[in-house]
Amino acid sequence: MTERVAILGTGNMGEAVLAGAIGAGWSPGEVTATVRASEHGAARGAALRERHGVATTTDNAAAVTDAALVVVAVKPKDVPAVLDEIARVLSPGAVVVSVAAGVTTAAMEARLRPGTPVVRTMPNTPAQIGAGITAIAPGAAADDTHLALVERFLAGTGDVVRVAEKDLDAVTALSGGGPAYVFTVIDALAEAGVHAGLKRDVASRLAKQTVLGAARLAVETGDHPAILRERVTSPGGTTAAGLRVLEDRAVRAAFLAAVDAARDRSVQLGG
Ligand SMILES: NC(=O)C1=CN([C@@H]2O[C@H](COP(=O)(O)OP(=O)(O)OC[C@H]3O[C@@H](n4cnc5c(N)ncnc54)[C@H](OP(=O)(O)O)[C@@H]3O)[C@@H](O)[C@H]2O)C=CC1
Ligand SMILES: O=C(O)[C@@H]1CCC=N1
Repeated sequence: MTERVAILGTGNMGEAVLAGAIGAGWSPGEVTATVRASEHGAARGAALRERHGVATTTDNAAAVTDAALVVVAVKPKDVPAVLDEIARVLSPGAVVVSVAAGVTTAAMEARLRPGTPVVRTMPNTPAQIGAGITAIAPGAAADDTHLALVERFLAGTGDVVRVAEKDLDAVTALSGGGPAYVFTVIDALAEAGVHAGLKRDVASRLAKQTVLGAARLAVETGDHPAILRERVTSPGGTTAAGLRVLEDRAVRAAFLAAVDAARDRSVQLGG
């Protein structure tokens, strides 16, 4: 049994969450996805109907009237306007879930009827294949039942972890945007392989499977990454020579600075 869900602003992240939920069995007939009233929005709506079998509309207020779960997936700057459209027509008890970077539950609650349960989340795009991780934090009126409903909806998108809201900017910087860092690593490794003389398709396959295999090994063994790295690094060998270059170029410090910058930007987006 799946409750009615409205996804408001079904772009990259909205569609990733939608795909994960439907891929895991959430009924497409229970989901309405909204798009912008524009030529681009019309094309997107057609694509969403074709790919996922959901209903689409440009009318956010109509989409939420009978929804138990309302996922706000527009850009942070568009969240206030969308909440203003739906505030008065939400079903009593409907849970409002935001995926927007930086926007606090307090800011959302201020635009909704008093007592509306709000859950702030930070998913990532691997949600679309059920391999994501989403952190969720409750607003003032959200209780365990509301969090459990959100967890049930997100279950098909991958892992879900409860955190305190104060941690969500750091989560945004690490796992929200993290796939982009990893795609940069995959791309750079593949290009490096081409530079070292490999055919492009072979280099690409090697790079992707190496990242996937290393991540799975870390998850499935539970061993610390430093231990796993030691097992690859033969004394005086090839990997030690490569790691030396990464340390010389301060790759770790670069990741630290990148996550710090992304966290600061998340705080800034929340205004
Ligand atoms: N992309 C990611 O990896 C992640 C994104 N997020 C968060 O997800 C949210 C969306 O990001 P993302 O999916 O990347 O952005 P997108 O621009 O791809 O998606 C937002 C969508 O909302 C549409 N939209 C805007 N206003 C309205 C409206 N009033 N009614 C209906 N639709 C509307 C936009 O249409 P149009 O383009 O025509 O304006 C667009 O299709 C952001 O708040 C972001 O912080 C969170 C985690 C990861
Ligand atoms: O780049 C962004 O702002 C969004 C939030 C996390 C990932 N994408």
